[in-house]
Amino acid sequence: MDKTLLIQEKRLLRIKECLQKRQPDLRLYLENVQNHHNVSAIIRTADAVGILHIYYSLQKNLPVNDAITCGAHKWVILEKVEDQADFLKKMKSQGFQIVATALTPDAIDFRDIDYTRPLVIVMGNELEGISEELKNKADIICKIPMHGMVQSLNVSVATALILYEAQRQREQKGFYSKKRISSELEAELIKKWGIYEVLKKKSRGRLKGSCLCDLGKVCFKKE
Ligand SMILES: C[S@@+](CC[C@H](N)C(=O)[O-])C[C@H]1O[C@@H](n2cnc3c(N)ncnc32)[C@H](O)[C@@H]1O
Repeated sequence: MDKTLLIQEKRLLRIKECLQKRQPDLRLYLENVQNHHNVSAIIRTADAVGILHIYYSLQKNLPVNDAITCGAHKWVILEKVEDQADFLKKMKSQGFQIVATALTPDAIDFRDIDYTRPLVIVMGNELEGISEELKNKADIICKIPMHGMVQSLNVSVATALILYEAQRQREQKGFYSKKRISSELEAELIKKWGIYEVLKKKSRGRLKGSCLCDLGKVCFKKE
């Protein structure tokens, strides 16, 4: 049975505005980041900075805590990496540079990177950090300078510092002022994200009012 999906105009505009600012060529890869607080805080920061693609290598489902993401996980594309070597090769062939974050002696200061290039930023496991495989295959290794007694930062804090430096540089170059995702992806995400909204509002009985937009047709299975 075909049904027309109706969405509040205000929410549809909000989704469109958000998509206008998404940065499809700045991506995040969580290499075995495990802790649900960390994963969730990272996703929330990534959404704030305009990241669209987040990859992860955990073999179980990504541990997402809704109370920490505040729903941000619904507005990004989360993708499991099954084969890391393959993934790195694919990203490189698409023109991305791989930036590993690690406190190795040869690592450069994270503020010296040009974040306006297509990049995949890799964050490592809470205990073991980035794997040797990734360090060897990375185009750049960067570190956040540490001057205290403790060796490293919490992974979600490190992610936030790096992503906000990327955001600063991209803003300076006007990357947030014009749409950077393809029209096809934009249309696909408007529909997908719009459906979340419709379902959420319907389940709370709040989908009424005069400013409703047509999101298109959806096909429901017969009971
Ligand atoms: C708690 S740290 C892991 C520490 C681990 N003992 C190591 O040797 O890397 C978890 C992740 O946060 C990021 N990180 C934390 N502090 C960092 C720093 N100062 N510079 C760059 N990355 C950092 C890296 O991605 C790291 O893999």
